[in-house]
Amino acid sequence: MSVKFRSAFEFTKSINWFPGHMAKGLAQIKTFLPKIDFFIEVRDARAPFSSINPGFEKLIDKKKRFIVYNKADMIPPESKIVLSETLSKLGEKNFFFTSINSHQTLDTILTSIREHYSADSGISSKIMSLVVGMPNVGKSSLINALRNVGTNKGKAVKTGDTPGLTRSVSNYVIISKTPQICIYDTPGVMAPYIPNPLSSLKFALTGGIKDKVLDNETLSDFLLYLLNKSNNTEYVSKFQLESPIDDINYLLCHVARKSGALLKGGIPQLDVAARFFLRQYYMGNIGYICFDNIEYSDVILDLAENEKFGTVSKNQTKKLMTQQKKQIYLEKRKAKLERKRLDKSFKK
Ligand SMILES: Nc1nc2c(ncn2[C@@H]2O[C@H](COP(=O)(O)OP(=O)(O)OP(=O)(O)O)[C@@H](O)[C@H]2O)c(=O)[nH]1
Repeated sequence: MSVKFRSAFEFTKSINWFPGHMAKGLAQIKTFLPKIDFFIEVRDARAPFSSINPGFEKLIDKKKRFIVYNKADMIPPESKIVLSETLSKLGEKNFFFTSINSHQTLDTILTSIREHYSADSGISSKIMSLVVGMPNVGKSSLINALRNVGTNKGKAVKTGDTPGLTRSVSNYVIISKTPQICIYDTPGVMAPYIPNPLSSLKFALTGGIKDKVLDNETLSDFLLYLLNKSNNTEYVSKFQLESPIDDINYLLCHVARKSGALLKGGIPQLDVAARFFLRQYYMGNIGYICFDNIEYSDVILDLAENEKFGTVSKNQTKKLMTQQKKQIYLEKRKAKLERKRLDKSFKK
């Protein structure tokens, strides 16, 4: 039986997450600018375009930048080739694919940085740099891995799979002795407002947005849509389905039954099943894909589409952030009232 998949994913609510520590972190980064020789901008190889914060352009300005597409172990090798060609066509230079578990990819960046500065005689003996990127793209992990490769030393900064773990700029970490290269870790900073809802959803799929901001069922539905679109149907055998499907409700009920995520009366726990489905994906058990389009012609179309969403002014951003805060407050209040109501009815 051939399945007809959706030709587009309907999603209109832009996911925006810009807690206070990001604004503070950004202000802190600005104070470091005078002493910085170069930036390492980290992006997620699975969402190479949706993990770009356009705000960094202004910040980095004319300073030297090395762009790193991290978590490259989580995209198929052929995607790396296609993406590489597309980036070159877009005129991007100085970009690297890294994986914190691949010594070779880390060594390539270190060599490139060392070569750049050995050719630059005007630089002081201590080369200072700063890592920037959206949340959870692997900035801290990359610093630890570079330090290990460059100096044979252990972990220096905290890492974890929760976005927003790094809350402020760290002390500098030495990642190379000759020449001496030092790097500051910084908090992951999102754009305060992402105009294109699908871009924000793609970034959310990387795990870069706190999971309270978006429900797991929507995220799973989007993942299922993207897997089918990429003809990656490894989930069919993994979850013992008969054929590929496009109905997330059906899939989650099936997963809930298979994994025993059932409430009394056999009611499937969809959120538990959704988390299980996402986890299987992150663990590499149902194959990897790129969430963004990476073929040059598609990227050009996406860039034009993004332009339609436009950009927002500073004032609009402020207004949106106030609205977000208000919404979070109202949701918290609603949850508190609901808890009180449940407590009361339980006591009765
Ligand atoms: N598979 C894979 N996982 C990675 C890689 N780099 C980082 N991670 C994982 O991604 C998660 C986030 O890593 P961090 O280094 O804490 O990310 P960050 O960008 O510093 O996060 P923020 O604190 O939000 O700014 C951790 O669970 C890491 O183990 C990589 O190259 N490959």
